[in-house]
Amino acid sequence: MASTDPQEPVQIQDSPLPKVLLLKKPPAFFIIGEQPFTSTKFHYLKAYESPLPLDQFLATHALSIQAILSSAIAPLTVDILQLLPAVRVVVTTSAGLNHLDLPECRRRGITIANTGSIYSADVADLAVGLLIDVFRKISAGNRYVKQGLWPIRGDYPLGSKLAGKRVGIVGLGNIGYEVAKRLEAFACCISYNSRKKKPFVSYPFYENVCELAANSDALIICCGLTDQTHHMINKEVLLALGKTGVIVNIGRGPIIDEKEMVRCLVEGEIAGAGLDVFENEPDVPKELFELDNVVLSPHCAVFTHESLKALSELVVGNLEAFFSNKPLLSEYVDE
Ligand SMILES: O=CC(=O)O
Repeated sequence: MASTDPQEPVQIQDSPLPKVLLLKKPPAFFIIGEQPFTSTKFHYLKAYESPLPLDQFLATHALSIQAILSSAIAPLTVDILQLLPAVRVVVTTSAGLNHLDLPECRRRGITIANTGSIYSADVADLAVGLLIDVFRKISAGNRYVKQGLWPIRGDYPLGSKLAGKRVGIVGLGNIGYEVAKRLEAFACCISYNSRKKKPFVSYPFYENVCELAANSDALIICCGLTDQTHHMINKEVLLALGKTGVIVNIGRGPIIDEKEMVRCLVEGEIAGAGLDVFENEPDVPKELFELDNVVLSPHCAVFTHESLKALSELVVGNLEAFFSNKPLLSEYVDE
């Protein structure tokens, strides 16, 4: 009997249930509750447990794989998709879709189910947390106290007030909007840059990200990674943000030209950064470790106990809907 649990070993013999391909082993923390991600309506086919090379494994099962459970750690490339002509749906566990070849999926008529808004509140909380941490030096102060420096060096340097700050949000989708709502409650002045002006908000819109930076005390990167947004935050944007400006990134590392950002931080061209994502994860530029005005977290903005429970329900709901010929719960629609 093949496994219906994404962490349990799979047996290669056939099951009467439809197959959902898993290319890479999910992180252990995906195991929450009793039987997360499981269903009696389909079973998981775990490519990573097969002794066969991936292309042979996929060729063996090619005609029976109609669905893929995909994640940011397992890019779904043209090379893989062309080995799987029967695939009709890709359900992804990530908010970002940059690991999927979207044009190729579109060309093949593959429908994508994303994570909808299940992560938005958690990611927004972390973005605001990073911003407050940088302005008010929470992590740096924590180190100061724990290292016993307070009695020796005395009072800690002043931080900056959050209220009244001009915050520029890059990408006003679900997550960006949640960030904006939170920061409005902190009396910040919100403006934004997006592919298109959003009719449902009255925040000032900047078509040009450099102009947004020049008119902001902090930039929060909330957009997805695409060919258009790769290194969108470059030297020009960072210099426009300026010596008192702070950058927060909870989108994807490569949206910022990381080398330039590190240089700007080291040379004091910008005031600080709160970063959950990096260009070459899990490698983080060592220069950042030395800087008290930089707060780092290990790409964990989406993950809470609650968001993973919601993810498990959504993933199973989408896959069951697909195999029952019902509408997906969270179909991705490119705007
Ligand atoms: O970064 C995490 C995600 O895109 O879900």
